[in-house]
Amino acid sequence: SESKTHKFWETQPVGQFKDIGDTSLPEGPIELATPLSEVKQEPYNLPSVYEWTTCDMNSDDMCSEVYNLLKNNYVEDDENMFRFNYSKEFLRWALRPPGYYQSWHIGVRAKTSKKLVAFISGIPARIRVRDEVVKMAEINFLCVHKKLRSKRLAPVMIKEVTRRVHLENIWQAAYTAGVILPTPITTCQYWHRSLNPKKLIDVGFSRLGPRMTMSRTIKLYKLPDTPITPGFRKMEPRDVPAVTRLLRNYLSQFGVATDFDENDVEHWLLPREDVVDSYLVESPETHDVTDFCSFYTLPSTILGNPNYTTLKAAYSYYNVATQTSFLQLMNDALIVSKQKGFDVFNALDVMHNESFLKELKFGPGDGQLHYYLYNYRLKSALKPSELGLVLL
Ligand SMILES: CCCCCCCCCCCCCC(=O)CSCCNC(=O)CCNC(=O)[C@H](O)C(C)(C)COP(=O)(O)OP(=O)(O)OC[C@H]1O[C@@H](n2cnc3c(N)ncnc32)[C@H](O)[C@@H]1OP(=O)(O)O
Ligand SMILES: CN(C)Cc1n[nH]c2ccc(-c3ccc(F)cc3OCCn3ccnc3)cc12
Repeated sequence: SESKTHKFWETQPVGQFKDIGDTSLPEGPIELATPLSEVKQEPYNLPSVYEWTTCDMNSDDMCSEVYNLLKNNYVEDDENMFRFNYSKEFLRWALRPPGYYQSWHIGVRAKTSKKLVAFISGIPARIRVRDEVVKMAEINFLCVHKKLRSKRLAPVMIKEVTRRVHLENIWQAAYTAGVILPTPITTCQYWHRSLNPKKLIDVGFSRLGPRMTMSRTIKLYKLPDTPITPGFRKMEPRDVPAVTRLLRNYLSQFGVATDFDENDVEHWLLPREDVVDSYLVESPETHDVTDFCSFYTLPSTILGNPNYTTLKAAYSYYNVATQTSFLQLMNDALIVSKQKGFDVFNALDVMHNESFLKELKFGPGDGQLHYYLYNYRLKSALKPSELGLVLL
């Protein structure tokens, strides 16, 4: 895509492919903030048959509309075998963190049918880039109905969310995508650990290895019934201060990372059934919280399989090991996710994840996830192991 022209992205304050390697360009904001009076006050023009709508995710009907649009039109894997099926509860969690703006939950309706045909969202986040903590918008859930693709709707939606973020005096954003755009700050690989190998093979997610039988494969991925680390337990509200300390200390080593405070940890990391699970190790001797692991629930619809409809996937979120070996901590995460009925445990090679992937029998996925910053230049790209940011 470096050779591809990017008619929209070439107009945007993002790292351009032509600038890669130009170390004379300073690190930091690409465009200066403008006075709020100079931000476009009215929404961008849509084609005449469409209208903007703001999605109130507190409304069950509205949340259902967003859920169904994404369920039928959101991200598929490269072989179009699976499509993400974020649940309604997950979307409410993902879109309403502390300080969220409902105006950043942007839909597009067809004027006649009133059907929701597109969506894009932003949430506020404090992201540290090297030594600077920057107020940003995290942009996610960009989706245009399959029937309205390749009509240049996405650039209008991106400009509109940008305009609404500017109105709140925020000038940077972070986002990820499976596609290459100008210009990734890092490119991550994703890995999968089979928990229910028989189902994964039956649906075509995995293939039986060479010289492997099904029973040999099931045995290969077998896990104990219960976690093995003494003091391993679910996180509770009383743990928020200790987990915040543990997490802030761990994330301080990465070039780009979320700047979590206790309010953020309470929202993003306290367990929510079928949305996010988090566990910690409380030392039986000292009662200190020494380790932490978490994963979120993101099923995928299985497309075109007569026997199965849903792939139950857990995604590694934030994990910190200070006393327990990282391998043992993550193996306990696999054990509890298997016990909860997940078919597969997914992880990116970000932070220190690479150290457990091969050892814990993860296999490489068939695609990549690219990370981007909007209106913020990095002098040089990061390695995935220098990234402390997981977007949902
Ligand atoms: C200061 C605040 C700033 C806030 C804003 C920050 C920026 C936020 C940016 C958004 C971050 C979202 C993050 C996120 O949600 C996580 S990535 C998941 C995105 N969603 C999906 O993949 C769902 C299925 N696909 C679709 O719904 C459509 O294909 C979409 C809507 C993706 C594109 O609709 P379409 O009908 O297929 O295409 P046109 O309308 O004709 O438009 C073509 C133009 O769109 C560019 N494009 C394609 N995919 C993109 C993607 N994933 N990000 C950014 N740009 C993307 C493409 O390069 C081309 O531009 P170019 O000609 O320059 O190359
Ligand atoms: C991050 N967030 C923005 C959603 C998102 N958008 N685009 C993506 C491309 C890959 C991954 C991803 C991230 C981690 C992972 F372990 C597996 C993944 O995709 C597997 C392929 N797949 C796609 C749909 N169903 C299965 C997420 C995303």
